[in-house]
Amino acid sequence: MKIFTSAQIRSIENAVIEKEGVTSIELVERAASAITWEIMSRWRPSRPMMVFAGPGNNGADALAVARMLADEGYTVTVLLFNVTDRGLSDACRHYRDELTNVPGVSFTEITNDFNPPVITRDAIVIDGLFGSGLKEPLKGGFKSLVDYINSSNATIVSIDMPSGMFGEWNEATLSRDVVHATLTLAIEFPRLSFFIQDNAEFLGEWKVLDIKLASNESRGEQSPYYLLEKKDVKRILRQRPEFCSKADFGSMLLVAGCYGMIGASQMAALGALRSGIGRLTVHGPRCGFIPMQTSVPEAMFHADQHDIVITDISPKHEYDVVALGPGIGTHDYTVRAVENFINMSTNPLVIDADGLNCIAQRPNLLEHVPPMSVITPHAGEFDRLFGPHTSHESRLKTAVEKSAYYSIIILLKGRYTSVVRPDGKIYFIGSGCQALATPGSGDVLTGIVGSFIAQGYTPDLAAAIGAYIHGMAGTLAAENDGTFGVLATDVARNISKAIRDILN
Ligand SMILES: NC(=O)C1=CN([C@@H]2O[C@H](COP(=O)(O)OP(=O)(O)OC[C@H]3O[C@@H](n4cnc5c(N)ncnc54)[C@H](O)[C@@H]3O)[C@@H](O)[C@H]2O)[C@@H](O)CC1
Ligand SMILES: Nc1ncnc2c1ncn2[C@@H]1O[C@H](COP(=O)(O)OP(=O)(O)O)[C@@H](O)[C@H]1O
Ligand SMILES: [K+]
Repeated sequence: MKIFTSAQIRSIENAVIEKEGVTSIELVERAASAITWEIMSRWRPSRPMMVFAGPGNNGADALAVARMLADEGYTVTVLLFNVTDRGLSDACRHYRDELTNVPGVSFTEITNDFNPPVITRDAIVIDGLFGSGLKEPLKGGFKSLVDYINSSNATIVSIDMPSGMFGEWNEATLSRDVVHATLTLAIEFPRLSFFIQDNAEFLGEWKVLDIKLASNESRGEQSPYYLLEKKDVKRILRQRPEFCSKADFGSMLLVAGCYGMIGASQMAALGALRSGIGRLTVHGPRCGFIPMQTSVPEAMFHADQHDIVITDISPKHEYDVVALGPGIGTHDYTVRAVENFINMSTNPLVIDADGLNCIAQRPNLLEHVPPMSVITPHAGEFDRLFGPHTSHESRLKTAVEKSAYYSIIILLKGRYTSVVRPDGKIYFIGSGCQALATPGSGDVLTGIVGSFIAQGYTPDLAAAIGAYIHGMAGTLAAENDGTFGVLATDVARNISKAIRDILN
């Protein structure tokens, strides 16, 4: 699913109005019925509804919802804030006029000062102050109003977006100047900001409501941001032909492990094998020989000359891909081995974990990472490589810049993993869940991404579908074991099931 900017959404909306002859009132009506339906499915008419409406079409949505809820027997208190110089939008004025005499609605239009009403604990606050038309961070009276709403203990439902939040970048916004919603009901499209972890506290749970606005208009519109869904992965994944052999599914060298972290080699090896690699060789220190050969007998093991750390990475054969980093530590010998190896590499690599920490000790080394390599940092590894960041948003912006500069793919891990390409395209992946916050789950991902590159997928798609399948495997594992007890090996065990589910 493409993720559009607020400006693009506005132009899609205008195109629908012009080309299809749909009026803006009709659009508000559609949005409001979807929102009302969602509210009614969650809360009974005994819950008092308190509607805060702004001067634009977000306010119009809120006023229309107020009328619909009153029609369904809810008790509704409405406050319309008509305090800006520009007055009300046409749709907002239309719904205001319609609301003034509806039974069950207590309506107040505020044009000047007002005394804030008591918001009881059992109230459902409907936040229709501002949506995608917000021009600058809230200040003055609106800022105080938002603070007041946030300080209530009520349930807050934000229409389209929490008021005060922007659809894209929010670094300038202080969290206290944004409504902290319990539930955000986005109209037709999710926004870029929904996938950035800093905004999770504003959004609460979020859901996109389909109002059949845009299928034709949005199809041709380009966007650099994309939410990867199951149907996309299904389209990208190739079925295995009946007449096939392991030679058709590529070979991978996994450089992983050191004394005390051989588990990382195991997790990454399982990730590669469970996602269909044809041949897997693991290079690690000699101490890894027995554990790897007994716990992952499907993988070959190539021993370094050193007992406990990797000192030399000189592949003896041609491999379709080399994945480097899980559990290798940052011993001087290993840093040097990584440096020598990267300097002589020409094909795309997958670099994770300590592989990245070794590079962080030789920052110039990034210049020599082969183009279209995939690096897979979590936030800590990212900051070690590219300097400290104070927000996820700034990390994402740096990822876009560095991906272009070094011509590499940056897979930045998190609740929503983002796969950033050098041309600025970002795939967001949200298939995972909190069960994945467990040691070794990142190593499993390294194995998966390497395996898909070896199988012939381009590195950007290998990273994107790899992250999707990894997340889904974690979610499937959580269906059995809950979110606390999933092990990285459970994630690996569910990879094949995830792939089967996607293909069926
Ligand atoms: N996207 C769509 O296709 C649809 C959108 N609809 C709704 O329309 C909304 C967008 O409507 P609008 O474009 O009218 O925008 P908004 O309702 O978000 O706000 C616009 C108004 O707020 C004022 N304003 C902006 N920033 C301000 C600030 N910092 N302080 C004080 N006032 C400020 C503007 O001058 C304008 O009067 C969406 O969020 C959604 O709720 C729906 O009604 C129907 C379909
Ligand atoms: N709350 C969460 N929701 C979804 N995915 C998560 C969550 N926490 C972690 N993950 C995923 O789990 C993996 C953890 O990787 P990483 O931090 O490298 O772990 P490790 O170093 O232990 O292997 C990443 O793919 C990340 O996206
Ligand atoms: K809102």
